[in-house]
Amino acid sequence: MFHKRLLGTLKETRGYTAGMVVCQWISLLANIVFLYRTAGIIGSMYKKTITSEELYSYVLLVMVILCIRGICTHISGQLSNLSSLMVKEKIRTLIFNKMIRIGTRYSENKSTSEIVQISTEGVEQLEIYFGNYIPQFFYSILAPLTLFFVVGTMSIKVAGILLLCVPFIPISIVAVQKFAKKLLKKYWGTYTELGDSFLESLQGLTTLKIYNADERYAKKMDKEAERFRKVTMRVLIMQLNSISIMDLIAYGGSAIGIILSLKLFQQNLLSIEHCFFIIMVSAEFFLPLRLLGSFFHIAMNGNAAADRIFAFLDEEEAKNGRVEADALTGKDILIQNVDFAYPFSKEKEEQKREKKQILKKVSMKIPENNFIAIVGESGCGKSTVASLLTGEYSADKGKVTLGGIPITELSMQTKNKLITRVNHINYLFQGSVRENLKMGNQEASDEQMEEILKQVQLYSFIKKHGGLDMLLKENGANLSGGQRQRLSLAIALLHDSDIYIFDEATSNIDVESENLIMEIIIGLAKKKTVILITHRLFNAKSADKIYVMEKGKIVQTGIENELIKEEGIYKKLYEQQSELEDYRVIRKNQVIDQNGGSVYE
Ligand SMILES: Nc1ncnc2c1ncn2[C@@H]1O[C@H](COP(=O)(O)OP(=O)(O)OP(=O)(O)O)[C@@H](O)[C@H]1O
Repeated sequence: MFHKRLLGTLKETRGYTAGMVVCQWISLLANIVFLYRTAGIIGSMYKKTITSEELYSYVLLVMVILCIRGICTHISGQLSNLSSLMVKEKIRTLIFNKMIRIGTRYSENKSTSEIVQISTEGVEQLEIYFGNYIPQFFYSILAPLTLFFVVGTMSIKVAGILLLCVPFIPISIVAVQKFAKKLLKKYWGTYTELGDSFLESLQGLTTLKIYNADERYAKKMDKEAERFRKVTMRVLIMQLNSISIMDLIAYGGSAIGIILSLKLFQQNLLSIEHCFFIIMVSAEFFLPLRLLGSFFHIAMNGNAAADRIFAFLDEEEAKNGRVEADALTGKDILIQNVDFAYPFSKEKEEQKREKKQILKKVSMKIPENNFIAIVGESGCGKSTVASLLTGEYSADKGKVTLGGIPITELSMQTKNKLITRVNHINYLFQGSVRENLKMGNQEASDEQMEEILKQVQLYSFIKKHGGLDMLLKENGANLSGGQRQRLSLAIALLHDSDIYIFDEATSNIDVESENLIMEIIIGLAKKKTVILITHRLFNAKSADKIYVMEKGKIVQTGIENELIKEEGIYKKLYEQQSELEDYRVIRKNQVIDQNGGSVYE
């Protein structure tokens, strides 16, 4: 009935829960007094002994009770809000921090839409769990017991029978629990599947249109939506049936109580006041548990959501230590005999699939302020080396150290400060150019930002469109591919770290932007450690050392002049790419001639 781990994680809500239960209980006591007095008044009216003082004091009592109940409801509502707020804040913070720690690895086992769903609707489900279900659970134990003692003073027989009927409601709840759990797991699974398809189709709409595949995808989504509709209907039917059973027990039980008290009254074993009181109060025995039953279905949904949230929180993340930058002895990077395989997702592990070895006995020495290039054919493991250097993944065997300290022992802040990785897709945020540039350095002045924009030859374009206040659309959609990449480079340059990893940073952009970015990278390599990962050998030619990779191994090492002389993969790739390079040089010269000196401005 409870999600132990969830309750343990949110211990702080206990005070609020206790407060809500106390408020509900005071409210119940007030109600008992009210019903007791009402029964007294009815009794007096029946006996025709009622006086105006009795009536006045009754009216006064009703007003006081209404006030007490009003105050209790208000406080309980406030506590419920506070508890929900705390739950939402804590769980969303946990998810957010996990996202930060897990970094780009978040998509390994979870889709983007699933993470969005668990952190939005998933967390909303927990709001009801803590704000209503948990307090109601305790209240529904307390209320029948309280009523048992009160009614017991009038007729122990009626009180006992009413109390005996009460457990049938939780029994019916437990009976559906197993089935509900299974069904809700399926419900959430179908829901996230539908969310995934929707998000994917939305993101890939242009591609779907180009290949006329939109109709096929629409049909696929239709099928998924239908599956979701069916499972939702099953959930609703299950909830409705379970609520009907609880209603039957609740109203049947109170009917038994009423009939019994009427019989006792007939036999003169119960006074008229007590008989009326029991008639009015008998439903109260069951109503709290009946309400708990309704909350239970929401709580089961919360349980299923909590399972998903915790599964995400348990995902393996990059190892981060506590060592700070001042403990480093220099900034040399050493990769020694590293073996690495990507971890499989839990489901896949259950299928006992073998891990695929990606890096085999990889060793590199990257001295401080050197320009190193890693080249090789697609899929040979270049980016994987970059992921080990940033500490995103850790080696299965061997060592990766920076300044003598294993990368995994450095704190996340130190790694982020010392190493900047620029990929071919760096995200630009909706907002001004200034806000985006400030990601690189919060303290950067407008002059510094403009200077960097000049370096990446974006200044005149951005100036024409509002300067640093120019607004960017989501992921810089109002910039060209080359402009986006040059702006990403500007952000990276502002970060001013000691080590730069450019991972195919010039892929999929125009030749002119590529040449400019390469010029900047080569300039940067004079004062920083630069690791250039590229499939284009031309860009690596001025590197101090080139590592050539093939199928996860380093197969050649040296500078360009040495490598083109060796028989090997480098020479083969070099010959394949030379023809293309000649064409690029001609094209670049043509553009510069047209623009009178500059490629862009
Ligand atoms: N997150 C991941 N999970 C599982 N396998 C992965 C993951 N990332 C990459 N791989 C696999 O690891 C191998 C090496 O990938 P990697 O990205 O390091 O190659 P690369 O040399 O950088 O390729 P490219 O030049 O095309 O970017 C590939 O076979 C790829 O399928």
